[in-house]
Amino acid sequence: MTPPPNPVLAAVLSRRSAARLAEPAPGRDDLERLVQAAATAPDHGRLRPWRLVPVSGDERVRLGDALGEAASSPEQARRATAKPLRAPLLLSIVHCPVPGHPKVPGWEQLAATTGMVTTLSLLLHGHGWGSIWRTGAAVQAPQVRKYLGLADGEQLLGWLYIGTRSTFGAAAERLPLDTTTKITWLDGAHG
Ligand SMILES: Cc1cc2nc3c(=O)[nH]c(=O)nc-3n(C[C@H](O)[C@H](O)[C@H](O)COP(=O)(O)O)c2cc1C
Repeated sequence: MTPPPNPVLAAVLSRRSAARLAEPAPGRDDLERLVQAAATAPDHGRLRPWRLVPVSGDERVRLGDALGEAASSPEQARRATAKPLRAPLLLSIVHCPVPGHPKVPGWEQLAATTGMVTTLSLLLHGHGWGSIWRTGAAVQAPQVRKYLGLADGEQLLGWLYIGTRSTFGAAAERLPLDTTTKITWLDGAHG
């Protein structure tokens, strides 16, 4: 008998990052609800070592100015300035590790933050929104850190660009990946 369709599996398999995102983006209430849900991602010590800084509307122009100031050539500056305009909402992902935690080392805290972001992108997809996680050298630029108000010890992990999928520019087919080669069964059996 064919098992009933599983909505979680369907969401995982159908999610694709979207390079082009148009208006609208989720509103404040929608976003806060989805972040609340994403915050249930596995997190050793429930530290929630992250915070988010949404950038939308004209704020994107100011973020673009900071990215432009951080660029290393006029041509790069021109391109960097326009980057935030690729989506109506950019969620800046700020990792805020607890230093010297007695039980939860830094790498586990980073894993918790990235797990939350992945969960959020799936939830966004499940609610009909498109997104793509983008980074780049600018995450370390003092101009960008200053604009976003990052404190010492906080790490910018890039932005989740969020909006509505454009009808053009569909994602390429996923290449098949043989994940059996990624699993090492200790009883020596294969497949
Ligand atoms: C931490 C992180 C940073 C990323 N940074 C970029 C980036 O700067 N530019 C980019 O095009 N894709 C970036 N990606 C990859 C995309 O988010 C996306 O996963 C990739 O294009 C594959 O598409 P898919 O999610 O549909 O499989 C990043 C992914 C991760 C997890």
